[in-house]
Amino acid sequence: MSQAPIAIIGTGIAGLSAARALHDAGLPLHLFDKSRGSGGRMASKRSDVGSLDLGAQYFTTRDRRFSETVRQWQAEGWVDQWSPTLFQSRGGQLKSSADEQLRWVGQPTMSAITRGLLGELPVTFSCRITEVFRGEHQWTLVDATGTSHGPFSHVIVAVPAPQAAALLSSAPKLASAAASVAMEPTWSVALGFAMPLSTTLEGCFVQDDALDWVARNRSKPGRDGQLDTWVLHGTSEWSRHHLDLPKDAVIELLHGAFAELIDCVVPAPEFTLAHRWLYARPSQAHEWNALTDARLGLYACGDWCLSGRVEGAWLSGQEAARRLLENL
Ligand SMILES: Cc1cc2nc3c(=O)[nH]c(=O)nc-3n(C[C@H](O)[C@H](O)[C@H](O)COP(=O)(O)OP(=O)(O)OC[C@H]3O[C@@H](n4cnc5c(N)ncnc54)[C@H](O)[C@@H]3O)c2cc1C
Ligand SMILES: NC(=O)C1=CC=CN([C@@H]2O[C@H](COP(=O)(O)OP(=O)(O)OC[C@H]3O[C@@H](n4cnc5c(N)ncnc54)[C@H](OP(=O)(O)O)[C@@H]3O)[C@@H](O)[C@H]2O)C1
Repeated sequence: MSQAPIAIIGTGIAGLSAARALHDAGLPLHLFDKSRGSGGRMASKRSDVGSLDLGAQYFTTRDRRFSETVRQWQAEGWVDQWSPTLFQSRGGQLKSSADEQLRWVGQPTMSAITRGLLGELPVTFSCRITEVFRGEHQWTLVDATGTSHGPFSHVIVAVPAPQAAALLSSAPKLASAAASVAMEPTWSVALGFAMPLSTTLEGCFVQDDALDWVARNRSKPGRDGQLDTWVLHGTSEWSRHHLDLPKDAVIELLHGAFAELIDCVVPAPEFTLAHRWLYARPSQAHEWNALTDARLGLYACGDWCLSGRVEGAWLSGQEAARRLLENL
């Protein structure tokens, strides 16, 4: 009888990091995602004005293994360095803030990374898993339409902590660890201008009431589009306070904050888009690496097990795969 595959729920960078490690070790697996494509919070959104990075803006590497992996991604042509002209804004004072930090982006879109990692791996998209339960020896998943999937030998849950908690109910310790993680929201807004704004600014770290970060999308390698498109992120606190505001109102408020921040004329945008990330980042970092119930064969990974950054999510996926292989 052939070996039952491993189920991986989530095709963000954590789930795909685990998937690649297990696939490379020769194990069969099957991925599931509720979205239509891979990437989760580091996916780019296709829009009328080209592809937009509404979630992760760039990533840095501190861990040696991740640095080496990113160099391989670079050789594959999936990523490139992004060296924006950086500013910072504190208390309304905008000033240049150049640094030496190496920053990476997927190219030509952020999604190139998870698309590359996914390759030909078996995946079911548009499939929200609502239940994960174990029979005598193997696992079954149930999706939102009531369809069952399985059997599976092991399950890796690679979704944001609040969504993971429900899927981990077979292992109450894991479920309660996931349930203890608070995640903060972020409102993300894109504004597209017909005439390029008259500024050298390409990225700005902001500390004010509303804005946290501003980036000029076309300054990233390989980005297309006719308009000069900007991505604005609200702070966690502002986003929490304005969680249920209609998108038009969010766009108006963040457009206003952007116009106040930047030292140039900001006309009415030709194009606007708002996206609410309900579970954008964990409110604090953890040092769990991954969560494990080796006896049951149930694992959880994601940025919330570590640093709340792309690097943390990738490392967490590697750790879930390592522990699973160790316990075979
Ligand atoms: C606005 C914003 C800006 C950010 N900026 C940066 C940055 O500049 N640099 C940086 O390093 N990090 C940044 N981050 C954080 C970074 O994006 C995340 O740390 C990382 O992408 C998390 O990856 P993950 O795989 O753990 O989770 P996710 O990317 O959230 O992947 C989880 C996947 O699971 C799927 N899923 C969820 N529930 C289910 C279910 N029930 N059934 C099936 N599928 C399910 C989702 O659709 C998703 O694809 C940012 C995040 C946001 C939101
Ligand atoms: N909005 C969200 O939901 C986010 C979720 C998760 C991460 N988010 C942002 O990701 C960025 C990635 O962090 P990291 O990989 O550590 O990148 P760094 O570029 O090193 O930035 C970290 C932090 O340091 C400050 N900073 C860095 N460079 C400069 C600079 N040249 N001038 C001024 N300040 C700099 C900055 O912090 P502030 O508190 O000072 O704004 C950076 O945030 C990171 O941007 C996360 O916020 C978003």
